[in-house]
Amino acid sequence: MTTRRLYLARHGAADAFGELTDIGRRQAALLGERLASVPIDAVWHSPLSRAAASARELARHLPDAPVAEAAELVDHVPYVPAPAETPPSWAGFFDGYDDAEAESGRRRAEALVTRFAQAPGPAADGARPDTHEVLVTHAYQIAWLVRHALDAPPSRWLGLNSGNTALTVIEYRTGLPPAIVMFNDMSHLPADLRWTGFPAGGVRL
Ligand SMILES: O=C(O)[C@@H](CO)OP(=O)(O)O
Repeated sequence: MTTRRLYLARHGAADAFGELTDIGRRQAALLGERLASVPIDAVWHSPLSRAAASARELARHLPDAPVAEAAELVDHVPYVPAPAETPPSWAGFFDGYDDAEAESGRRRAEALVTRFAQAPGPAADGARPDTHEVLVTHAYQIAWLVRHALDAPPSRWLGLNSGNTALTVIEYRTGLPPAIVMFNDMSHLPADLRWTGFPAGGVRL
């Protein structure tokens, strides 16, 4: 059965202006080294510069993989929860989100799923090899794709965070639910480069 395998990574650590830092560059290079053993078909990245720069850095280790921007990977809030489904600690975050913004985020999230979170289709089974795509994107987009893979309620993207350049792998096969092979894996990073992108005071393992 042909598998479409997505390797999702949040961009490397960024500064207050959203630009990739030296730490972020090192993280991206280490992710590239890790992925060098995989026959990657393509590296897709968000249009935002921290993601584009991370993709270029990691792709130095994947010389055969084309690198291209995908608008669907841009950072956005994929779903604005109703007040009853909003955890109190998030309530302030959604203050001021109007209906138009919420609708625009919903449409972007749908486009993300339509483009990437799909099995190869029955015609591909046996006829085409497995595909391997790297998606360099943002925390909320990884959360949304994991939520989608689990068929969890839309509000459950909340609370799924990813470290910078941590790896999440999801497999898509025709006739099967998506399989989350790993989530937020940082084993390619030394201890001092892990957990960036998480709030201070949280888990550090
Ligand atoms: O701001 C954030 O927390 C996330 C949201 O997706 O963005 P980024 O991954 O670009 O840091």
